[in-house]
Amino acid sequence: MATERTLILIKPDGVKAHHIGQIITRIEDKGYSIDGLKVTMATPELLKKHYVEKVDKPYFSEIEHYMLEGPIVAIIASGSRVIKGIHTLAGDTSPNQAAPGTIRGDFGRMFDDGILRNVIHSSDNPQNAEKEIRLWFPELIPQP
Ligand SMILES: Nc1ncnc2c1ncn2[C@@H]1O[C@@H]2COP(=O)(O)O[C@H]2[C@H]1O
Repeated sequence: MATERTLILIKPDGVKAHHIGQIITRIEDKGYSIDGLKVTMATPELLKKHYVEKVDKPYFSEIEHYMLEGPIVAIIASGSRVIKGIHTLAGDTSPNQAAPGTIRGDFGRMFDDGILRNVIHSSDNPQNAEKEIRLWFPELIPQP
């Protein structure tokens, strides 16, 4: 199996709760390499491209509100089967369904405002991984 890359975002709730170090440790402990890492802020334009399959969902405005709440840590990780591997480490989408031992199960919290905050994003297939890496790390694209 060839080495894959994936895009991981530690979302504003994960950054605010000081889980950056523990999440990176879990990624590295699993044997994946960190090939890119930065603290950044989303923009509405970037989110519309990143969540292009979600822009028509009724909850898209909640995603936008959430993802603009504060800094995000963007990570490129690589390794054998890293896309599936990070999904497994992340756990189920909702923090109250994610299993203990997963990032969302351990660090995810339910919030009184009803917005689904789930600590981390990771790409779901190789095509989206490359698209998302280009969106969050445009400086890595070779200039003509
Ligand atoms: N029912 C939902 N309500 C609100 N947000 C959702 C719902 N389902 C999925 N999402 C969000 O959509 C996102 C899709 O990719 P993420 O892994 O970043 O995390 C997901 C959640 O943040």
